[in-house]
Amino acid sequence: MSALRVGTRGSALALAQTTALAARFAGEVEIVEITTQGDVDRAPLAQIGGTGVFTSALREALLADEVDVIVHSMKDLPTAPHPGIVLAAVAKREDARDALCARDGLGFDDLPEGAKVGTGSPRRAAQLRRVRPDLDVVDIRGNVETRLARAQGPDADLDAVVLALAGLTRLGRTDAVTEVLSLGRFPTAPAQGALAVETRDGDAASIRAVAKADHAVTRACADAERLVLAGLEAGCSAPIAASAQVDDGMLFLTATVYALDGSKHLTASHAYTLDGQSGPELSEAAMDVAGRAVRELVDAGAMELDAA
Ligand SMILES: NCc1[nH]cc(CCC(=O)O)c1CC(=O)O
Repeated sequence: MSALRVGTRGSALALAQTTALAARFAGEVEIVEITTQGDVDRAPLAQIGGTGVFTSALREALLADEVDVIVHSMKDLPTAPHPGIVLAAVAKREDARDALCARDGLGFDDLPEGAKVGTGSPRRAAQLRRVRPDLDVVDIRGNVETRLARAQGPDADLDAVVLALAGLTRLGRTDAVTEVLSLGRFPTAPAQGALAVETRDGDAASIRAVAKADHAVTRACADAERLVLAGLEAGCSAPIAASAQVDDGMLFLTATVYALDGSKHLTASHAYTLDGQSGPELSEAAMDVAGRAVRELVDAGAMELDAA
């Protein structure tokens, strides 16, 4: 049988995580790099049009039969299902938290008044402003090394940057982390830290080849988090955090919506008691907690949070 063609973005992070994950697929694999608009265009993400900038080119290559499987950071995956494509596996998530990478070993509370902190994420910007209105939040783009260099090294022009710990771990760059940020103050983006594997619908051989990499609990947690995003997306451009865990026989979900300037936020937390950990029950639990969280947030005015 010929090798399974695994499509990935060409960034150092994408290559590192795809190569590590593909080692767990059955049989021989061949890594195929695909350039996406998100990699080429340096404009702010909000301007290029957010959803899909990192994923569309991969999906096109998959549907054109140039590759058999594509691997994404699940955080970058649009919530709407794509015709002809199935989510064949969600790999086990390690630590989903954000990490502060500051100059001179500084922790978050050590940052001086007015410190410049870089992030490209509206959620992280709102969280930073909420906790420390004095900070100067700077919009940054670029790959992980480019962003780290803004805060550390000879050309640094910022005091700190915030990045996903998962990405730094996969690149072997946890040495740059000066504080792992708590989920309490800095809840993470839906599906942060999870990797998604997509195949063509009906391509049984490829679906089978990647099945071993699937982790049912991670899939359910990431699904619950993404259902919050999908449920609030209509008419709501506010930054959203959603973080789910399975612990002690329960699936817990906490979701927070922020005003962009961090001046206001709404939080909903819900839990579902599991009998076991079967796929269908986990999936039911994910839909249940997400549905309740979305209803609570909408009732509390999440859709109007940005207007004032
Ligand atoms: N939007 C970029 C992106 N997509 C996924 C990750 C990190 C790795 C992950 O969450 O799996 C990052 C970089 C970052 O947020 O620091």
